[in-house]
Amino acid sequence: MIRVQDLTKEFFDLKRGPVAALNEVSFEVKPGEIFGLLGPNGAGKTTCLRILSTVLKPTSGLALVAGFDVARSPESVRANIGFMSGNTGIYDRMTAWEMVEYYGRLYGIEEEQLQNRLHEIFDQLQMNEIRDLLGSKMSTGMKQKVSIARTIVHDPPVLIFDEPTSGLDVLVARAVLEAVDSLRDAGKCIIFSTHIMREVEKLCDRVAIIHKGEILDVGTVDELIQKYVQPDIEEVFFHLIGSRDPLMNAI
Ligand SMILES: Nc1ncnc2c1ncn2[C@@H]1O[C@H](COP(=O)(O)OP(=O)(O)OP(=O)(O)O)[C@@H](O)[C@H]1O
Repeated sequence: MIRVQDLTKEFFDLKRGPVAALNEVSFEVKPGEIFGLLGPNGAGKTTCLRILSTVLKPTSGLALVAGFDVARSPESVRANIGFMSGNTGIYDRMTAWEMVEYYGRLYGIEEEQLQNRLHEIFDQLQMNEIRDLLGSKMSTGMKQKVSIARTIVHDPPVLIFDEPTSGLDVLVARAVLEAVDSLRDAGKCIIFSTHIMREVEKLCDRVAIIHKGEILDVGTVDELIQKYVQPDIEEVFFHLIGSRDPLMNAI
């Protein structure tokens, strides 16, 4: 459902010169799978997800989403994905229902079908209590639910979550993770970036550890723990990154 092959992205930074944000990255994600991208700040996670969501063009390499090439068929890719980050904005003067409805209309969903879909989503995400609440009156948790709802309103097969729990308290973060988990159970192909180890352990079927634009290894949490003989994914992470970056060992 997602296939990334030798994906490379170079930026030109005035201070640093050419920066390889992604360097020949390859992985695949299947339907019904949550694939984690685990890496520190600046690892290249957001760059990778921006390419998959067609916001950025790759310098070289291939990225296919639902069978469509991100560089050649960006519109078809956009029709097949939902993208959510931790800081998606919510309109103060629209209710939860109006906001999700508005996004549904932007996607061109036919009216009767849209109303049915809205009922389905509000039930699924247990949002009926906040249906008529204005954005300005919502708690952070409510806003995150609305963000998820609008991400999935067009029922895309592929979902991209870029650090969706950043800045959230544990209760809200938990609700977001539960929603992502239920979307996996519904057969969605999910890519989930984070730097929070616990989220990877709880949620991801497989994880790629990414550092300085390169994937250091990919596998299930258990596979990686066994392969590197470490007690948990956090230690695997430091082991892999420390072996590439001697400064990490000095911290
Ligand atoms: N538009 C840009 N111009 C120049 N450099 C950029 C640009 N966007 C990203 N970079 C650089 O590319 C590298 C990867 O950044 P990216 O934002 O993808 O990392 P990340 O893993 O998402 O980190 P974070 O968790 O901080 O968001 C960093 O060195 C970053 O400074």
